Amino acid sequence: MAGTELYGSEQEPARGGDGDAWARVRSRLKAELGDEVFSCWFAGMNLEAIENGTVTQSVPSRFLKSWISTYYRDKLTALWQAESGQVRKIEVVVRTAARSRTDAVVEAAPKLPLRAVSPRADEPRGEAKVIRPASFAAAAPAPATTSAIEDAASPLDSRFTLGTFVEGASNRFALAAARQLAEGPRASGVSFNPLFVHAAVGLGKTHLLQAIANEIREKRPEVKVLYLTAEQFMYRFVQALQSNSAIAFKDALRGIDVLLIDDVQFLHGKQLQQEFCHTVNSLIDGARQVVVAADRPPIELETLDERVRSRLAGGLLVEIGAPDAALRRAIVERRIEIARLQHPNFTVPEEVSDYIVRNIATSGRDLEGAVTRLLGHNQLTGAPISLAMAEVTLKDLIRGTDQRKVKIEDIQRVVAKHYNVSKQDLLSSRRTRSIVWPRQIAMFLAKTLTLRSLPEIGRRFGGRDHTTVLHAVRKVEGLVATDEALAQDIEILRRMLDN
Ligand SMILES: Nc1ncnc2c1ncn2[C@@H]1O[C@H](COP(=O)(O)OP(=O)(O)OP(=O)(O)O)[C@@H](O)[C@H]1O
Repeated sequence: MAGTELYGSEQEPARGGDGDAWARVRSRLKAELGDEVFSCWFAGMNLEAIENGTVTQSVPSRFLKSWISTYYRDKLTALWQAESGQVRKIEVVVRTAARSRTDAVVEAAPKLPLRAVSPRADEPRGEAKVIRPASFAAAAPAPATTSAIEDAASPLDSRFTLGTFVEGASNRFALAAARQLAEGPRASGVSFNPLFVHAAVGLGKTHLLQAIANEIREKRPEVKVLYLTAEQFMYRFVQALQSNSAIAFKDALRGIDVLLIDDVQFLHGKQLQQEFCHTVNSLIDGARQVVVAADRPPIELETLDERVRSRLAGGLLVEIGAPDAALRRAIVERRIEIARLQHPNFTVPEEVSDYIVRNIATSGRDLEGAVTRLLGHNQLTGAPISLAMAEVTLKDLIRGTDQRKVKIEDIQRVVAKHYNVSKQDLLSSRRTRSIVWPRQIAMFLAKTLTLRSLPEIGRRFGGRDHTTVLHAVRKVEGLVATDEALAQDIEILRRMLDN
């Protein structure tokens, strides 16, 4: 048990020693949880290493890490401890960041409290959302009637309304579609179905979806509307399977008039995707409305089954883009107004608002978070808001935003120089290795350091197809995890782009 073996991919057979132990833990997990639950959460889990009493296991997404850590850590720890008394803790890491120091350590320790409400604007940035409504805490399976499903829906944040959503050029189309849906089908019937809203983090997808639900509840209470995150959809489904109430659950879901599913990029598991697809199909066939949100367009939802992707792509696709300066200013001003309702003395000089608008360019969440921080600082210290104070208080928010301002042209220039090729080579159709490799690295950096989509990156690299970019990203991502020299090279390039 003392040795360290690495199992880079799920397909690799477990070999002796640690591999055998993992194979036994896997089969016990499967026996205890059942095939469906096991394949939903654990099929993609690999053993990375066993060292000094710590078992390191990797999963392909932050959502899975979070989910397994929350719901299955005790079971996993107990099964490993049954294999060897030397095991003290289980570390779950995300595969692409397998060596990240910030990854959670799952110890045989008391559980952390779970959030019972939606995350707020001022919560830490970039964390995968794990919302667990209070009703999910009960061990007893919920009866799968329509009203039980509605009761178990994600709590809606009453601040998220169409009225509080600030309109700008980048979200006008999405807001118009949301308004029309909230008003109800026109005489001509449902006009676009499903509505698929996609945007980078913090640009208002959840706000818009919940606003549709809030508006319908208020104006048309007879309409059955259900808002669920993809993770809650999965959780409810697995719960229904475990309590043999899957059929009733499906029937109840299909009785919903407007189904809103958020963060669909987190939908995992073959059967769950099939069920999701059936649900979407039957709702649409029955002229019920489906609204889906994700952090990327359907074509880029690589973990989703092809059928699900094409179903989602078959309706109206709306992107919320990065906010322009006018929209950023309007969001900041609205947030200040809201803060002043409770703290009438809260005053933000114009030069500070300008500073926020100029420097936080990509996310509504960050803009709101900036105002919240200034307010907190002001209330705690009593110091008036000044530019110098804002520069210090908002330093990390602004640094984080800077990273996202990297341009594709800069990446191409820096990579070309580093690998001693020309920028034209990177954009050309030449396929010699000395050019293909830097091109793939540049595509990887473009995907990880900018908010550009795969098709757009493809276009910017000499009109290549998005699958070529995807291949490059996956290849470099896979190698970075195992090749230290390459990881260092990438880090150097990142730092050069940071300056
Ligand atoms: N146009 C806007 N008007 C008002 N508030 C906005 C707007 N865009 C974003 N926000 C605010 O920014 C915060 C983050 O928005 P939201 O949670 O909806 O983003 P998201 O796109 O769902 O992000 P994620 O991908 O992280 O889930 C919320 O508090 C939301 O109210």
